[in-house]
Amino acid sequence: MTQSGSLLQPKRALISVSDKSGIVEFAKALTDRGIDIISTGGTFKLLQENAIAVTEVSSITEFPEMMDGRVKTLHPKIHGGILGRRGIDDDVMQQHQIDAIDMVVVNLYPFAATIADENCSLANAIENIDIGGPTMVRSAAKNHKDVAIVVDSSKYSQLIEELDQHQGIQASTRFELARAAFEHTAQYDGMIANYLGTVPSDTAAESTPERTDFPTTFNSQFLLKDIMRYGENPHQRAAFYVEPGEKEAGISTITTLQGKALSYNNIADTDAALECVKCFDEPACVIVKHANPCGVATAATLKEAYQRAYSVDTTSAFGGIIAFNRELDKAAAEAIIGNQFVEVIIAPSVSAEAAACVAQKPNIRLLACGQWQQAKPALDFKKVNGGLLVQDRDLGSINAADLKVVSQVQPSEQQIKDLLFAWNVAKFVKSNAIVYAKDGLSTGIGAGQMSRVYSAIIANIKAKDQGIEIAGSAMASEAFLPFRDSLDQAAEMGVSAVIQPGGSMRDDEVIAAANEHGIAMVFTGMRHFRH
Ligand SMILES: NC(=O)c1ncn([C@@H]2O[C@H](COP(=O)(O)O)[C@@H](O)[C@H]2O)c1NC=O
Repeated sequence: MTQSGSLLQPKRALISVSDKSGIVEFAKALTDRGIDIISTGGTFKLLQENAIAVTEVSSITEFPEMMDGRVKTLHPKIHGGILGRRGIDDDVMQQHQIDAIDMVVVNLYPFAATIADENCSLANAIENIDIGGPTMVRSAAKNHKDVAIVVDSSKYSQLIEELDQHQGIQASTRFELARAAFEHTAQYDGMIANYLGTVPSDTAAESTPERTDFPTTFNSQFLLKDIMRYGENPHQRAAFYVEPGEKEAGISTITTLQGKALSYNNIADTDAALECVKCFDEPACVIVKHANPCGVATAATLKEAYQRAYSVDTTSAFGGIIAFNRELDKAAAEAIIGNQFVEVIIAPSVSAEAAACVAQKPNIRLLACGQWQQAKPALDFKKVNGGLLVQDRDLGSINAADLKVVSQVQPSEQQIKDLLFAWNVAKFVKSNAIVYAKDGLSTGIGAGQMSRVYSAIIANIKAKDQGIEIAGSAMASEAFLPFRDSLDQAAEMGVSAVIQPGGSMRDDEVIAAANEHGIAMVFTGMRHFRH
């Protein structure tokens, strides 16, 4: 495809749409500008009912639409009219009495909506695979030098404006429309392949398939949101793509209110901070460095939550990412700005006063992502060399009722709160994760060690270095304690309660150690490895 070519002054448009919203107004606007319209059955009928001059496709092909709509536009008079190269194929078009079609307006059978019905039979799904539509879309997109292809009703008004402003459709617009058209058919075919890839081969046409979880090929489309200066390291190129459609408020929905462009690492770290802070109901602050929380706190106000989160690891917080779960207010913004170097601040929204305060440091990236609702099930991906690992997003969560007390000592109400707080933090710490917490504050975090006991040792060292009293804290381990060593470490630090999944071969040994130390221990029955 090239962008060369002149202004297109369309004389004839073919309109064939399943979703007919806005089509009457658009068709009328086209006829008002002297453009003839041809249409398929249902679209023809609607336009005619609305007193729009329109010719039925079947009167051009001289074939009726047949086979329940399977064949309507699949005819040389249509595809020749779209694909014929003006200036090259004129003679052959004339010889076969093929009139040029300069604009194609198509949207496709609603395959996504059809298969969203869990009772949809295989036959019904197959019948909702559009064939003639994508064929016209591809023909018109290929011949965008001479044809404008419209697959998105949100473009209708823009095209009318362009026709009025330029007395035609510019080559660059036709190129953009063609690109969008191929992206659209790629997404449509990907969706069909994903569906069929989950249907067992022996499914009877009239039955509802027992679909498998994962298709035989994995077809997905992401939209380019940003190109970064570099990737994880300066010698790596990088870009940020987001899922199409309605998205849960998060890193993909951010509005940048101020600051330098986000880097690859900023995006990854901000995602980690935001997803962690979403776990808390009370006003909360999470400070992240290198994808791990280094300070997490809840409090009555965001300012206090920030100050508490900062206090537990002032060294790591330098140049960190700070996330909040409430609108960023002036007091919290002031507390940060006067206190530390920060790369990114993110919150669901930002008050005008807070924005004015952060504006004193124009390099800080200030982001608003919108208010989130309940997290939706989705898939997570991880690229490995030559492959892609796909799994359910980790939406596992527990509450007090899910906890199984396995020690002789019963945890107090306050200890249960501390345990759940520590557990919520541990879920977002790279494995092996050990988190100490007390009164809505992470008092020590040990992350990413190859043996669990070293994560515990690191959490202890960091707490000591910050002068934080661990005694009386709860401890969370995101996966089971394989040996009693981490528990012995915790006991030495004065930890009074432990939360862990349980399920080790040596659970009895670990429970015995808890009882020996007088520690209350609960099992979650759920693990949160994070690599
Ligand atoms: N079979 C064909 O030749 C054909 N040509 C166009 N269509 C589709 O028919 C629909 C419009 O039909 P109608 O105008 O009859 O409501 C559009 O979604 C269009 O993509 C076709 N249908 C399916 O393949």
